[in-house]
Amino acid sequence: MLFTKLVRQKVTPYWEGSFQHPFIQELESDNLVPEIFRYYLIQDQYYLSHFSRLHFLIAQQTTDKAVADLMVAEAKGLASGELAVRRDFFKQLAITDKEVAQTPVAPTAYHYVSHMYRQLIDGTSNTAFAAALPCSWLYHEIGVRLNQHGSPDPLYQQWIATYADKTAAAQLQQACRVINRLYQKSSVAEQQAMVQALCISSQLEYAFWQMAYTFERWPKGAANGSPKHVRQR
Ligand SMILES: Cc1ncc(CN)c(N)n1
Repeated sequence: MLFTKLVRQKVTPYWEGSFQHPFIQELESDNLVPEIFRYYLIQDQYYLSHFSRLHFLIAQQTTDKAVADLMVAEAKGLASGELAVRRDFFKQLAITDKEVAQTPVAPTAYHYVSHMYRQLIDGTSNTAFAAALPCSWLYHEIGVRLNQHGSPDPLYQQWIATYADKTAAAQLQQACRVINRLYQKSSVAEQQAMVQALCISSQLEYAFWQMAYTFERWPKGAANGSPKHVRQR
């Protein structure tokens, strides 16, 4: 079975969770509290800057020219596309460099970025590629779904349109073609690691909405007196 067909089935619960998450639902209905969107954008700035760097690192590590070319093209596309749109959002929402620098990276953003870098050490350039794929793929599916109705808020609609874009679709198709070829010629162990890397990223994509929605912060330990340690099942 094609890698993309196999993993698309496996990630369905997490992606459905993303489609149904209040962050996404409220972004579409224009009920998303601006502070939540701001927090998302600030955390996502951290994510995207590392995501861009990861592409260059994969390009350095791979021995496959098509992968290297794709990674460099995607990193350049990110700079001229999504990151440029984000600069505009920051301006519109008056998010300053100082505010970004003073906002601690939330645990989930840190976890997600660390997971992707980890692939380059513990895994291979193929597993790193697999870990990176939900980024463009899930967001494109979200963009296409939400673009059917659109959001009444021009800012949210601009966010949606970025991912529903035809260029994003073409680049995604190319990435899927390349990764399917890599998967076919990988060992069984590497194939399993590729599937696992993509599934973990999909769970972290889902967790990313919740991170923003709850203004997730690091635990404070005993900083405010005795911490409560409650066992959860
Ligand atoms: C966490 C996350 N995942 C994906 C994307 C879409 N490039 C994003 N901006 N942020």
